[in-house]
Amino acid sequence: MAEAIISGLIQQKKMLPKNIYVTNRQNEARLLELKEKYGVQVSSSNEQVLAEADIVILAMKPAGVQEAIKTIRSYTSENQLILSVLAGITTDYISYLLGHKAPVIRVMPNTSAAVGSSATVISPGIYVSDKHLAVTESLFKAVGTVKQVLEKDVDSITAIAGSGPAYMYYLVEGMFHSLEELHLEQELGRELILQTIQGAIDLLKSSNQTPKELYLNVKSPGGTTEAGLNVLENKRFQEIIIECIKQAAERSREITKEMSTIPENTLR
Ligand SMILES: NC(=O)C1=CN([C@@H]2O[C@H](COP(=O)(O)OP(=O)(O)OC[C@H]3O[C@@H](n4cnc5c(N)ncnc54)[C@H](OP(=O)(O)O)[C@@H]3O)[C@@H](O)[C@H]2O)C=CC1
Ligand SMILES: O=C(O)[C@@H]1CCC=N1
Repeated sequence: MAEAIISGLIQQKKMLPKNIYVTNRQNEARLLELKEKYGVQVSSSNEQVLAEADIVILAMKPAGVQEAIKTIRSYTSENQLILSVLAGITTDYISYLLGHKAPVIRVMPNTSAAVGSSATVISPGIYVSDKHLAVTESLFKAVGTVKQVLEKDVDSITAIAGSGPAYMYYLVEGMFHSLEELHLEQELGRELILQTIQGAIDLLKSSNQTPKELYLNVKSPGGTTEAGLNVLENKRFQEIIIECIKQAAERSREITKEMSTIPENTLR
């Protein structure tokens, strides 16, 4: 996810590569790859990087947040803006781990940030000012759309927008597999599938019609679309999609319980 953000910010000329510092714990080859590809600064010293940073983006796995913040908290201060893209990890928990009053904003982008097309939401923690929100919005606007939401909704939004690209790719993979079954030339088929999806999205965005009206426009009685849609209905495709999104949202809430619970009687 960090690479998608870096790539988008640089491509959209929002930040100069020399002003982006990237760290990790152990994978030096990965850091060199990012340096080579984007011209960003890399370092395995959190201390060195954090001392200079105005904005810190946390992008490790949720399970690594405790360890990560333990190692960086003494190099961070209330003058820095902390952005977290971690699924299920609350701003309160990050503030608790930091142990000081740095402003923390929960951000849920998606990997389409790499091409400037993320659907990002941001949600402020308790020490956040309008200025911090404006800075964060401007940063992520460079890599797609940005909406401010209540933190209670971020788990559900993660299921739709954070994980969403994966469901789309899964569907496309299925369509690609059909090419073999239909003995169609791969390159032609892939191009047609992508343009078909692009066209459907363009129409969804520009038309006042509902998705149902749009698919009914395609379907002719006794025709090909009806034959295809019958399979989706018989296999309860829409119920499966709803269940998929519900499970993803539930997992985000579980992550909060498993990894982001503040001990009782903790003073802010
Ligand atoms: N992938 C996605 O589509 C999205 C992901 N997210 C969130 O983004 C986060 C990252 O996901 P993803 O990019 O898929 O995961 P990856 O495992 O690909 O990336 C995590 C990175 O964090 C580094 N890292 C781990 N611990 C530390 C640490 N203590 N200090 C510095 N770097 C560290 C890892 O390197 P090393 O092991 O060498 O330290 C690794 O490069 C997750 O919390 C996820 O919930 C949010 C939206 C979408
Ligand atoms: O799968 C995950 O947990 C992360 C969060 C949203 C997208 N990827």
